[in-house]
Amino acid sequence: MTDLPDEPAGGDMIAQPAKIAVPEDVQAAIRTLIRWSGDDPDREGLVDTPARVARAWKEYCSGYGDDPAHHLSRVFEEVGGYDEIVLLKDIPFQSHCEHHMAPIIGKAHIAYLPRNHVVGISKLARVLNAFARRLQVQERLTAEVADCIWDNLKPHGVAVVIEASHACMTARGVRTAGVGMVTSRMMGVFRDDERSRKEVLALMHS
Ligand SMILES: Nc1nc2c(ncn2[C@@H]2O[C@H](COP(=O)(O)OP(=O)(O)OP(=O)(O)O)[C@@H](O)[C@H]2O)c(=O)[nH]1
Ligand SMILES: [Zn+2]
Repeated sequence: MTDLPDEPAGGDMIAQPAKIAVPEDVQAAIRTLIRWSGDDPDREGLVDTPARVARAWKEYCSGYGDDPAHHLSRVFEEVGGYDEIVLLKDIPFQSHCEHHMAPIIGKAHIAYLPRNHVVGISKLARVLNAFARRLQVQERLTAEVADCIWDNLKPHGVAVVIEASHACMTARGVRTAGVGMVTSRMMGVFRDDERSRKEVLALMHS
């Protein structure tokens, strides 16, 4: 098979990043898994697979090299006196469960009530990705995102709701297709004040 070119051939094609080298022992581990699954790692179609799988896992787990707090280090003080809820909703994400290393696919709603300053809105999605692109359980992912915003922005409140489907439940094991898991973490006013909690939940599901 011919590898795709690293550089765009022209037009608006997106350049492929340079491929990282994959250590021999990592490739050997994936060859063992292929053999154990019942296939022959030396057959033509599988020869390059161990290196591809390893690179794919580096990408799925790129959050280990991404400091979530760093994304919240730049704040904007002047926002015209805005002191209401800021919500980023329906943020798609992909993660992998730490029990089966199977995909967790879902969306997150992240809200906070600012105290004096706000953060660039894309940064909430970056914080989510930094935690999601690791081996996770959904409860910890939810708590880590909320705690990171709470600790770094020191807002009046944080609300994180995550809805996801777990391939370890749909593609294997109990095989219940269509089942979704919902987790939430409410902090500050969203935990202590019922009206604020209702308001943020209504916005998330509007
Ligand atoms: N609470 C929680 N459980 C998860 C998450 N992802 C996967 N799991 C569960 O982790 C559990 C692991 O249970 P085990 O009994 O050790 O593993 P298993 O024999 O493969 O279990 P089954 O999936 O029931 O076949 C399973 O019930 C999974 O559904 C998650 O994000 N949060
Ligand atoms: Zn799992």
